[in-house]
This record gives sequence, structure tokens and C-alpha cells, in this order.
Amino acid sequence: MKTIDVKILDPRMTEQLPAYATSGSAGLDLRACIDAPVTIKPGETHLIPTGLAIHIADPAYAAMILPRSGMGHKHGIVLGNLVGLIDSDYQGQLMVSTWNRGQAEFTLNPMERLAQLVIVPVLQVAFNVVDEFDTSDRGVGGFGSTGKH
Ligand SMILES: O=c1ccn([C@H]2C[C@H](O)[C@@H](COP(=O)(O)OP(=O)(O)OP(=O)(O)O)O2)c(=O)[nH]1
Ligand SMILES: [Mg+2]
Repeated sequence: MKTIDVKILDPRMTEQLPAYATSGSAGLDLRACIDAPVTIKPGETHLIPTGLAIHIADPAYAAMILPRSGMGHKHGIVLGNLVGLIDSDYQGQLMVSTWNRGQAEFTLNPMERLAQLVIVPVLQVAFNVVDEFDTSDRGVGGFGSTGKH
């Protein structure tokens, strides 16, 4: 397993470092490091601190912040940026843009698990400028060009 550096910015996280819930888990749950409950009205977005900073350091990796399915499906709590992308050289606090896309108020409690972090491989590329591409099966077809069924 790869190891990355983490800074604990909120002492409450010392005992609750994100961990894989099962041996096959892809995500590490992030907690709302807030001092008091935060009520998020329908349509509102709040930037919620997680009490942690990570430094991935290796440009061949990044982290993504994704919603938790239960929060998104049951409570309409998803991400204001839809997906958070954490650069390998980012050293600041992990922040969760928390959007209530539902119809009802949602109260986020201190240290509640609100989103999840996934570490993913990344390939950095250089551009080779061309006038024409080599022929491909798809060509420029997209946006439903292969039909519905
Ligand atoms: O949900 C998120 C998304 C981003 N970040 C941090 C880590 C990331 O490396 C940095 C910049 O994110 P991004 O590049 O997506 O935002 P930007 O609006 O382009 O800001 P910048 O100009 O700082 O790159 O903000 C978070 O903490 N949470
Ligand atoms: Mg950016």
C-alpha cells in the first residue's frame, strides 16, 4: 500500500484518521470538522473543513473528493463542485464544498462523515500539435451517435 503524508489540523481527527471501512473499499470517509451543527438550506453550498491536509507529492497520483451515496441519495447532500480534485502538490486543508441539492434543510453535525476521498492514478501528458489525426473507428461522432439501444 502506498503511503502519503498527512497533517492533522484539527486535534479531533487524531483518533479518527480516515480509514478504509472494508478491505475492498475505494474511499476514505472525510468528516465535517466544524464546532457546531451547520444547517444547510435547500440550494445552499457551505465550504466545510475536514481538519486534514495531505501531500500526495507524486504527480502520478491525485485525490478526488466524491459524495457518499447515502448522503447524496437520501439527503441531497452532494458537492458544489460535483467532484473535488486534489492536486498532488496541494498542501492546504482538504475542504468539502457541500451543496444541498434537495428540497429539505439538512443539519450537518460536527465530525459527521460527509464525503469520501479516493486516490487515483494520473497520467500527465505533453501535447503533440497535428493538423489531422490518424483515422479512428469513432471519428468525430459523439453525444449519442451510437444510438440508444
Ligand atoms: O473539493 C475540493 C477541490 C479542491 N480543493 C483544493 C485542492 C486542489 O488542489 C486545490 C485547487 O483545486 P482546483 O484546481 O480544482 O480549483 P481552482 O479553482 O482551479 O483553484 P486553483 O486556481 O487554486 O487551482 O483546491 C479542495 O480542498 N477541495
Ligand atoms: Mg486549478
